[in-house]
Amino acid sequence: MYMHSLSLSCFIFPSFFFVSSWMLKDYRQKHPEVTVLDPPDAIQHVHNRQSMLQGVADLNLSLDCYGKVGVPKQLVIKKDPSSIPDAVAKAGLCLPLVAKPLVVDGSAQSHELSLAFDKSSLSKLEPPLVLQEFVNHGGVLFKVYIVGEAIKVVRRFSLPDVNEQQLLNCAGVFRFPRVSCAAASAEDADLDPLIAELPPRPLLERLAKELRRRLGLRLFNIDMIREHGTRDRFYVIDINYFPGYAKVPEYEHVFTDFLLGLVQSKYKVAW
Ligand SMILES: Nc1ncnc2c1ncn2[C@@H]1O[C@H](COP(=O)(O)OP(=O)(O)OP(=O)(O)O)[C@@H](O)[C@H]1O
Ligand SMILES: [Mg+2]
Repeated sequence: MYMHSLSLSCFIFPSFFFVSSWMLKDYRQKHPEVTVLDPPDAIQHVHNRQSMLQGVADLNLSLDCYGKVGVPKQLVIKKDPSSIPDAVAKAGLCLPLVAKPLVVDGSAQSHELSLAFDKSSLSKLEPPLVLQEFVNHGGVLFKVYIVGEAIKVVRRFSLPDVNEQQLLNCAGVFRFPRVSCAAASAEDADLDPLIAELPPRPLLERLAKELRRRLGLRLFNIDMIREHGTRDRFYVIDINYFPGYAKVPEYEHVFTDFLLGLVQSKYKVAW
């Protein structure tokens, strides 16, 4: 995303529009008045499900009284589906596993996920993919939207928990469509307070601050879940660049404040 600082006109390129670092450098030399909000290389980093969560894993965030944030145990499979059952056993991953296409390229297929319940069916999956342990989280997900220094959180319904009985009785691979498109807002739902309680603000502020720095991005969102039965064990399962902010309450104000702050050179980057 690029911003012209004098007229406050914004050019928003779709995140999959190809802009190389070289093209951007050239453009910036010709138009020094333009501010680059987020560089393409950094955006590219979150299009790969392995590298997108690396910053969270490295951070290993733990704040006394507020909780811990990690990523579910995961494994990358580049090719050869027949090797998956052994690779999973070797890595010590527990079933059920969520299988996600390795690269998020904007296509519907890159958001087609599967839930694998038994070891033998793992070889039916199609690499390249990331296999992630499914973490029970009470069917509620927190979408944490970051716009510069502002943070907004909304609750959404998510996949339901998988219990021991289901795990014993289910076999095979279940494909599920793009959950975020189908998931309803859980803001007004009558939920168990332990499930509904938002992640503590200080934890989110620290996480957002670190990820802004580590990812080198200012406009992104984090999908976060709380392990069911715990109060303070959180997992980041997904990071999206320039998500649909229209679902964020008062996003118009958040965005205008962010852009105005940029115009006042508060956030101007020398790139
Ligand atoms: N490790 C996990 N444990 C539990 N549930 C998970 C896990 N990973 C994904 N899910 C569920 O699957 C949904 C989609 O996962 P994810 O966000 O990683 O995929 P996506 O293709 O980027 O989808 P979207 O665009 O819908 O966010 C999540 O909202 C959540 O309900
Ligand atoms: Mg997601």
